[in-house]
Amino acid sequence: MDVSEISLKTTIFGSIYELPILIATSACHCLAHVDGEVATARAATETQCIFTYNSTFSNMPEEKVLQTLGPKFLHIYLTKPIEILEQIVPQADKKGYPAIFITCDQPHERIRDFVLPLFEEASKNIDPELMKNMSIPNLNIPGIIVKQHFGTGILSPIDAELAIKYGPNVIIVSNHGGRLIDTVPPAIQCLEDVVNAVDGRAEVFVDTGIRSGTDALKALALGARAVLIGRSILYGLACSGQDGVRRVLDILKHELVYDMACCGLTSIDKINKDILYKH
Ligand SMILES: Cc1cc2nc3c(=O)[nH]c(=O)nc-3n(C[C@H](O)[C@H](O)[C@H](O)COP(=O)(O)O)c2cc1C
Repeated sequence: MDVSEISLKTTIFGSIYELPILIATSACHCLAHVDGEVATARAATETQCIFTYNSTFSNMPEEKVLQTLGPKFLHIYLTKPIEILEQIVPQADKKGYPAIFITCDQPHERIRDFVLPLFEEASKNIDPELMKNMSIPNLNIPGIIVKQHFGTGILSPIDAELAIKYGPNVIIVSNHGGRLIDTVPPAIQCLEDVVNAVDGRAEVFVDTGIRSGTDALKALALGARAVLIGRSILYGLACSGQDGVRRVLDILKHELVYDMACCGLTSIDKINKDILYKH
């Protein structure tokens, strides 16, 4: 098998992207680095990775982030009042976001043992109206990606079935980085059941615990269309800003290419369950 040329190109709801790795939404990148979301978005551009802009919890003006090149998705919460969403959602397309991620697993303000003073400081710049989330007023907005997390039990096939009724293009199997409820199962363990339940009616992505190209390959083999990376991006950002994020993404890409070569796979669409060891 000639594996000298390996392509990471993939199709996500009909559009071709350079790789099946996205940057997961996360709050306040300025806590990791002074250049915040702009640094992350620039690194995404350099590595041809999709950046997800967190419209609720970002201190970086959106205009600055949008000045960076490269594909971007918009992340929203189902914030109250609904008027806020009615402003944000129709604008998304005009601003060049081909898709919107909706977090559905946080229907209540989080219980935190403590809030770091730094986070409290950063939160001061965030619109309090936006922070008054999060009931679920209306999921039935066409062309929307519904981000599914485990907090509401969404990792189960039953909830995947329920989510499908709202017509999402993509369901994201995720336990929100384990940040909402303790003792939730790893997303990767829930992935296959959700993929089977969805049965091609939406694309399925996965996040939480994807730390290497090998993790990404296993997720793709289990039926995920793409993977999202949360904390590793923030660690790279904290270490050395844009360069750090680019390094993280480069490592993930190299590992994925290497592993695909070892498995005799030259393109993403050739990845399948046969490469996995069966117990
Ligand atoms: C510091 C931090 C902030 C986050 N903020 C959000 C958020 O505002 N909305 C959301 O839907 N998910 C948020 N997430 C969850 C990520 O989108 C993602 O599900 C998770 O980080 C993926 O797991 P990983 O960190 O193991 O890669 C956050 C995660 C982290 C680590």
